Amino acid sequence: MNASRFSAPFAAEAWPAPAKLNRFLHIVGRREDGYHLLQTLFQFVEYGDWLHFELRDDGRVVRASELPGVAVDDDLVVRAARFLQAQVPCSSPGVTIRVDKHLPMGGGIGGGSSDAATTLVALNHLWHCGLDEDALAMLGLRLGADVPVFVRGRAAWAEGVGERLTPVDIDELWFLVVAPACAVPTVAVFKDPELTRDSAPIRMRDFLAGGGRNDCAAVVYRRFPEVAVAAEWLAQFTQPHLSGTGACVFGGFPSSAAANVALASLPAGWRAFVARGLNRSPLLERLIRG
Ligand SMILES: C[C@@](CO)(OP(=O)(O)O)[C@H](O)COP(=O)(O)OP(=O)(O)OC[C@H]1O[C@@H](n2ccc(N)nc2=O)[C@H](O)[C@@H]1O
Ligand SMILES: Nc1ncnc2c1ncn2[C@@H]1O[C@H](COP(=O)(O)OP(=O)(O)O)[C@@H](O)[C@H]1O
Repeated sequence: MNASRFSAPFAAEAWPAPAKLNRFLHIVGRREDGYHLLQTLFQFVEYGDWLHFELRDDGRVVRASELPGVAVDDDLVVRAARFLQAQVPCSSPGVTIRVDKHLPMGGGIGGGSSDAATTLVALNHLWHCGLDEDALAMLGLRLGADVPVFVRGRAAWAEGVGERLTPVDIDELWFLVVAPACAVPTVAVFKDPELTRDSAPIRMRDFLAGGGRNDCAAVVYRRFPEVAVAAEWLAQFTQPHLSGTGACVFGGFPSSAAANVALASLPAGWRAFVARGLNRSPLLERLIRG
């Protein structure tokens, strides 16, 4: 899983879609429509998918890469592009989109949401739509709860269903992220009767003092034993955390070297990567470059 390091020599025109980690995740209540109210801290990592956009003048949105198990019309990059198209009053521009997919699907590290956000930000620029960050984030929220944080590109303390964002600056540790060979459907975790749904709200200072856990972990470890095994393995080196609703588990290290020592003893056949935590998404640097 090393080909997607953002330091790799990718084509200058490619757009990054980084992964995110939930440094903690508490469920503090439930909305009337059944959606869960969260407190979480999103941080990006220097690792992710790469997207390529080729403009076309026939108004069509075409997907040039396959995504196993995801039909074209369901692909979040296609949905994001069509969604933006529908907002733009000018003549209908088209695009061919190719995704170099590296992030595991259903991994809890936001691959689909990040791809969607990068599509919104890149096409807003390439199609000269002129939407500002707030408008793009609002569009993004209609595609998924995690899309706004990727659009805004700043590590954030999040509340609500993840849309109430306050930018933060936290330690940019090195992380070892282990991707168990299973996808965890978010909906299955949120439907589980044993899920903790009444955590007391915490403050940023509580997290900084070592507080915060992932309320989904017990349910995920019970229903997906591969995830529990990965967390136990990681615990030999550092405290393991579940990201989002899984399946990925991660641990922080003070240096790249320390994280790579752990990576070197990864059991055969497991997938994992080492990457630095980032408070600013590489998508923002790419946008500035134009
Ligand atoms: C909980 C997080 C934390 O990052 O998990 P991950 O997806 O990253 O693992 C996300 O906010 C997930 O957001 P996202 O992945 O966009 O979830 P969606 O597809 O919108 O939700 C799938 C289903 O999960 C339930 N759901 C989702 C989010 C939420 N705050 N409460 C819920 O109850 C709803 O039943 C919804 O229909
Ligand atoms: N471009 C995309 N990349 C990844 N998943 C996508 C994409 N488009 C649609 N999906 C769907 O969204 C689901 C969740 O994807 P993903 O964001 O990778 O996981 P998570 O929300 O657990 O971080 C996938 O299982 C897949 O069915």
